Amino acid sequence: MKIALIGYGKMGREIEKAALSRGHEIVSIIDINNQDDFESEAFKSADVAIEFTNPMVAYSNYMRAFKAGVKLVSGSTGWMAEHGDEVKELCSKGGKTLFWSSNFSLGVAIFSAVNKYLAKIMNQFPAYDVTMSETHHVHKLDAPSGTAITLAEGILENMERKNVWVKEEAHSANELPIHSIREGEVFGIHTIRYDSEADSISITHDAKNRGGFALGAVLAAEYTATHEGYLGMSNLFPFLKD
Ligand SMILES: NC(=O)C1=CN([C@@H]2O[C@H](COP(=O)(O)OP(=O)(O)OC[C@H]3O[C@@H](n4cnc5c(N)ncnc54)[C@H](OP(=O)(O)O)[C@@H]3O)[C@@H](O)[C@H]2O)C=CC1
Ligand SMILES: O=C(O)C1=N[C@H](C(=O)O)C[C@H](O)C1
Repeated sequence: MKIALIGYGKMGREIEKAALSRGHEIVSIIDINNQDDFESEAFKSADVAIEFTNPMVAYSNYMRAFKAGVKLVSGSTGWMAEHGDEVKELCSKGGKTLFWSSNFSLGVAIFSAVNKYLAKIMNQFPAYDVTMSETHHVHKLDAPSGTAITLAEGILENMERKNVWVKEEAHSANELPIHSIREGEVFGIHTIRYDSEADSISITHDAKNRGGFALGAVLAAEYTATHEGYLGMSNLFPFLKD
């Protein structure tokens, strides 16, 4: 498969390795310095472009790739609150294709399913309160992490006594607080903790490197080459739907 990369930073380079190891060809690499290449024949020849940049530029990259007629996989976080509805509509009704996930690692796909299941159980046990924490490297631009927001949404969908996530401190019982820590070169740790007077139950996902995110993004690109619309991990792994 022909893959274009948009963003050639920590993730772009890791994805290049994963794509080559699965027999794919990298036909174009667009970074901040060669934005004209969105119009190049090399970019347009890609079956799928994989975009990992930052919260401020992801949306404009999507528009440029859509204009060039290239399907997209993106892991950029922090853009969804502002542009999510518009981008989803462009994909569901406007004929564009984007596979987006806040976290492409297979471990987080599993963790996310466990998170929803645990929230469903805890819905029956009001003695437990729930909090979340996420730790990432100091270069990260957004907080809370995209993964933390997705995990929080999974809890809110399944637990009646919580209806909104908040940054850091909860001020009322219906709020789910997410604590963000920025430390060294941490790849990404997410912990969900249920606490009662008697005991606590915690689940944690701890990324050991960026290889898992990159492999998941390449698997998503392989899926996207033959599918259309707004796609996510629950398309790749239908067990995540509940
Ligand atoms: N979904 C997932 O599984 C994961 C998501 N992420 C997310 O992916 C994003 C990227 O992470 P990471 O690779 O670590 O970040 P980096 O900062 O290492 O890489 C981003 C790259 O994008 C470049 N860039 C900036 N502006 C543009 C532009 N307009 N067009 C093309 N390239 C541009 C940057 O160049 P320069 O440095 O010169 O500005 C940099 O090389 C973040 O939003 C992060 O949260 C990260 C890991 C996993
Ligand atoms: O910026 C990162 O590094 C990561 N970002 C994603 C997020 O915001 O959840 C995924 C992963 O945790 C690494």
